[in-house]
Amino acid sequence: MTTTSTSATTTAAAAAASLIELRNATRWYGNVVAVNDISMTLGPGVTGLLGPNGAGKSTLLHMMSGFLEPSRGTVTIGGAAPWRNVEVFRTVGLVPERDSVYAFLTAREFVTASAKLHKLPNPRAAAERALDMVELAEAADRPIETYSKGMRQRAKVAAALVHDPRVLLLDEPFNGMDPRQRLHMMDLLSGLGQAGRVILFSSHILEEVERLADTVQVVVAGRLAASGDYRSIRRLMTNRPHVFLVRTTDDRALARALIGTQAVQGVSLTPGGVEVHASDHGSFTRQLAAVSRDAGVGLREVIPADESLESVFAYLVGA
Ligand SMILES: Nc1ncnc2c1ncn2[C@@H]1O[C@H](COP(=O)(O)OP(=O)(O)OP(=O)(O)O)[C@@H](O)[C@H]1O
Repeated sequence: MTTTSTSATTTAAAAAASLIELRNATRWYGNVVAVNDISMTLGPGVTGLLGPNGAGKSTLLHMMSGFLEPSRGTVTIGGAAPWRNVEVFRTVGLVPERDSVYAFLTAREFVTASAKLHKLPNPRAAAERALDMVELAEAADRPIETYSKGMRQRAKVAAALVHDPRVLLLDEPFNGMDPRQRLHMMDLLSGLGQAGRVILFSSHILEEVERLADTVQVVVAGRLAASGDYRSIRRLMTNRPHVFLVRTTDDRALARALIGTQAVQGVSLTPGGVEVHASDHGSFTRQLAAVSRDAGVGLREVIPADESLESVFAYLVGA
């Protein structure tokens, strides 16, 4: 009984020590407000930080890892502010978006250098452990410049994990990877999440987040647009009205036929074709073929006009 409550206390204490908390965190660069009044709490497991380019994801990660000071509000990890705080630095690993690595080094040299930077008592052993974790031990004596993109990413993850941090922050870790490399990285991150680490990775690709993250934080134009369970956010995104431009052999006839179709909210004739506002992506695309056939209209092209991630995000923030 005592043992159980002691271990429960230990687990709770470990979770509290790695909790990331943002309270009204704001960061500007000159006139540019990169992060605007964001509050969130992140705990153990894998969280996706989703947003279009320029949304403020890197700025958020850099504030969490202590490389940037918030202009206003607070960012804490385990209750302490990371900005220029060596104690917090010891509990956090950052995998930056760019390859900020001397490519002539081998992965073993690079990861060992990271271990030395952290003043670990046994840098070589720590480097071996980290290289094993990312399954790079066999190739670790080759210069990083001979690596594939996926291997280079894994070398960066090993360097970030070398001091066994409770928190791992990754900026676009899947960029440029092929599907096999992606799967490998996903397995690695989900294993770390299951082991109780706080994993936060940024991405502008919905599918990556869908496959990996338990929870999602969506940022748009520096603001938090949605947060929580992925599925409910996804539903919100897919239930929004969809706009299509349909080019046909007889636009006017198709427009007439579409009015009153269940999945269609509005139709307008434009010089480029029929602009359709559909309530549901799936049922509209399924109904369109039958409706046009019945109307004797040939379909030339169906262009989803608002499928960019930016438009999905804009919908989420009600812009
Ligand atoms: N050092 C800087 N000086 C001035 N503006 C900056 C600086 N760094 C970022 N910004 C601006 O802050 C905003 C947020 O940038 P940030 O890099 O955090 O976004 P992001 O979501 O990570 O985008 P990306 O996916 O393109 O890296 C952008 O408008 C960007 O141009």
